[in-house]
Amino acid sequence: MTGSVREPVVESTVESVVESVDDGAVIRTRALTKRYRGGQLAVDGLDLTVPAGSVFGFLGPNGSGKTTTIRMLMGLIEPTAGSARVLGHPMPRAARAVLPHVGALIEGPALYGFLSGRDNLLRYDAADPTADPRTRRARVTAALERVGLTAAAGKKAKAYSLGMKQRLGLAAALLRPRRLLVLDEPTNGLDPQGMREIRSLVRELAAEGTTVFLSSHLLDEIEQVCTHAAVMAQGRLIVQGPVADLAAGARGRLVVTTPDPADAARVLKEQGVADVVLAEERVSAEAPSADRELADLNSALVKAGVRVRGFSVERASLEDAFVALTGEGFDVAG
Ligand SMILES: Nc1ncnc2c1ncn2[C@@H]1O[C@H](COP(=O)(O)OP(=O)(O)OP(=O)(O)O)[C@@H](O)[C@H]1O
Repeated sequence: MTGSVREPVVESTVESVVESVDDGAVIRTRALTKRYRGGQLAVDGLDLTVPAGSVFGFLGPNGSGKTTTIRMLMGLIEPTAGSARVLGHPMPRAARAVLPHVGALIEGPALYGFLSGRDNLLRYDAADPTADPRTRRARVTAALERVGLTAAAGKKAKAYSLGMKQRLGLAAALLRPRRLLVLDEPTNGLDPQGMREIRSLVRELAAEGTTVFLSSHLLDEIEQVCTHAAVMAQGRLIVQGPVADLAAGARGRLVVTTPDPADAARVLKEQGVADVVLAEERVSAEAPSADRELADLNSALVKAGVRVRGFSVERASLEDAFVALTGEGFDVAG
């Protein structure tokens, strides 16, 4: 969309270097630590690796240190200790060279309500000293199209829904081609339709080769859009890796549907099955690791006269993995 924009020399330097450094990691932190002035340890020794081309979910309950990490990655605040590299360059030292390649949407977009969506973007683009004014209109039109706001481009931003405002913020982040997009809770406060729109946009951008780093406190959101994830709790990294591996690390749940749930639960407990949960005609429990044990359980239920309507093992979700890792539920306030 911005093929005719002249790239400043400093940017091509970053581009040529990034391919060869950090083994394809777009973000890499080492023992990254932030202690706020009041003494609060917000991020504690974080080693994070975000592979190029991934949609990376940065997951954790409110207050777990996600925003603090993102602010350090973007060079907005200095770490207390440790280091962060973005596109192969140290932050915040190389912020001026790195940031033109990074689109960011942090803590909601700053918009002028009295201006139209299009005029907001024109203004935003004009604030970028490296953006060629001759191609400005074309750039803005392409960005509006990209996020599906062409029809609403002339409306004042204050009349936009929250989802439209969020998309306008994304359009601003996409005025230039980006190697990395950093989105802090991009679907926060959106209705299901708005969430779907943002998710499908993220998938499209990823398909075009942009690495997307997004924070969220919603496990199912991460499962739906992310290829990789890291889980934070109280400033510390609990786990990171491909989403499929994280979920596979947790055992699935055995689910028995039956008109005799109390008997089924009793038999499963007698057989030594852990974590038996009874809910109307559905009894679930921790799945045994061997198939043979499953067959024995089924047979024990039938022998005890339990009428079994369904007997299956449900695939572990990221939530199961999280519970297995932390021993607690993923309860978040707000
Ligand atoms: N400027 C600040 N000064 C002091 N403490 C802060 C500051 N900003 C954040 N904190 C504290 O640091 C911890 C981590 O906060 P942070 O905002 O990074 O978490 P988060 O995971 O992004 O949560 P949320 O989703 O609520 O933004 C919290 O305990 C928070 O109260």
